[in-house]
Amino acid sequence: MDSEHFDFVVIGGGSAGYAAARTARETKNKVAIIDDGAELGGLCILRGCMPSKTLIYSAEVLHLAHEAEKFGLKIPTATADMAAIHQRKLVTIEDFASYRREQLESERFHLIRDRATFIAEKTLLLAKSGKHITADHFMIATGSVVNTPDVPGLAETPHWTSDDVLDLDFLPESVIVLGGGIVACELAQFLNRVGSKVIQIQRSPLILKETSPDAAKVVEQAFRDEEIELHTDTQLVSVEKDGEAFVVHFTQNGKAQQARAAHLFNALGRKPNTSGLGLAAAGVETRPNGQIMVNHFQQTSNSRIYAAGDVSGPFEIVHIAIIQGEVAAKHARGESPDPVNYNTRTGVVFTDPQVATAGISLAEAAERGLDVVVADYPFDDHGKSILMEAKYGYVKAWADRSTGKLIGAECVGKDAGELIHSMAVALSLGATPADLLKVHWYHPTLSEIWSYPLEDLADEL
Ligand SMILES: Cc1cc2nc3c(=O)[nH]c(=O)nc-3n(C[C@H](O)[C@H](O)[C@H](O)COP(=O)(O)OP(=O)(O)OC[C@H]3O[C@@H](n4cnc5c(N)ncnc54)[C@H](O)[C@@H]3O)c2cc1C
Ligand SMILES: NC(=O)c1ccc[n+]([C@@H]2O[C@H](COP(=O)([O-])OP(=O)(O)OC[C@H]3O[C@@H](n4cnc5c(N)ncnc54)[C@H](O)[C@@H]3O)[C@@H](O)[C@H]2O)c1
Repeated sequence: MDSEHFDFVVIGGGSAGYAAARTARETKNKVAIIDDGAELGGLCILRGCMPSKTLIYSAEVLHLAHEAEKFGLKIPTATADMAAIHQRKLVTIEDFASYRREQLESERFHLIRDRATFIAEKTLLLAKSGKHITADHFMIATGSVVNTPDVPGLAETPHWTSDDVLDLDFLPESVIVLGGGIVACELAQFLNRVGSKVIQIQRSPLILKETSPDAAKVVEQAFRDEEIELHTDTQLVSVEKDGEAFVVHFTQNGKAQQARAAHLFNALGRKPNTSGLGLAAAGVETRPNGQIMVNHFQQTSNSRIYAAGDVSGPFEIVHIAIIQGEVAAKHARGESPDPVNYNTRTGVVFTDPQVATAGISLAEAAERGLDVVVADYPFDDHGKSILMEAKYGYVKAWADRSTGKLIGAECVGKDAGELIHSMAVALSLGATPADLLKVHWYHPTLSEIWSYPLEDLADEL
């Protein structure tokens, strides 16, 4: 049997896998990346962060054009040219993907385009070549796949996933969006803004259930103001095709309801991509939710095998996947790296208004029994946001009373994803609100809004 040994083998050349391979290669000579995707590049570049944000930005420009009168402008017709938007996305993504392909195909790595399955604790079998691969250390970074929950009729009814929505080159007349998570909300608003009639159906009482209720309520208000037909607190009953139309049956407040549209978009979540990896043969255990179980160095229950990114969680966020990959590879190099510090994490939902968070949430602080001081300030009372007609939302920050340090912040509003970074830097460096008041907050900027809750926190502390 043909067999080859490597110092470090990565399965999956996405963000986590590439970060691990690059870091391992700094000291190891023989590093292999095995990837069986039809295209190289990983989810973020090909079908995740980058295409979605390219499209969402086009839709935001169009939205501003539609709001022109508010700014004293006359833009009588502004419409989406979906073929052109699609072409812009293709060109932009190809630029990112070709750069990543070059990195993966460089002579620094052994790139193997094949499907890998563990057949023993230290051995992989490659499906196409039939070759055996052994290594000192392995990294599983196979990402996630779309989840199709057990809703009667859904699996049998051909429907769109985010992959399809991100590749649209025509304007869908109407779309039912199932779900109220990040993918559902970001792309529901995109579809609505380019001109589709959007009906969004969410199970829990508020959309974006991972964010705070205050934040979710602001985004819901914006969605309703933009005439997205949003149904919350529902139970999906079944999905069917009636001629050319999709029909979704659901209940709301105990009453039977139905939605009908030309297209159906399943945005009901993703699940770890572990199928066919032979985890049992490798002695790699998973959690009840399917994520690979790892310790703080990303080691699985088989200490020679690491896992990082969406396949292990706990967050499906690309910069976290990258940091996890780096931690794992440094540990495999024999170092003792700082584990990922989830207490200083950031998160951004690219709706408009955006929802951005840094540090631990107020709910987590309460679970940990921390005594927190909280202050907030609304954008509809702030000079720069008023002149920009960007009045949705607020900034909020909280500090631990016992240490006086900032431990979390939330921003809901225009460009919140940019604005949150000043708080992310501050809490990563262990700053107090009084430290932050030494900053020259420039006037008039959106950022200077942080100085108001910071003053309240400093007074209270
Ligand atoms: C629509 C959408 C928008 C998103 N937007 C954002 C955003 O704005 N910001 C953000 O932080 N995150 C975003 N995410 C999440 C982010 O894209 C992921 O968290 C991140 O890309 C995961 O990286 P990964 O390395 O774990 O997996 P991936 O990038 O998916 O890499 C997995 C790789 O493994 C390969 N593979 C799979 N199985 C095998 C096998 N058996 N053998 C060999 N190779 C295999 C695949 O071909 C792939 O290349 C978004 C996700 C989606 C779906
Ligand atoms: N901006 C970003 O950083 C960004 C953007 C997109 C995706 N992501 C990542 O991708 C991950 C996946 O996002 P997602 O939106 O696909 O998943 P999600 O888990 O966030 O949302 C899934 C939605 O489907 C609903 N749902 C699930 N099963 C259901 C059922 N049986 N019946 C009714 N409703 C059901 C949930 O209530 C939820 O609203 C997220 O965790 C996120 O971290 C990040």
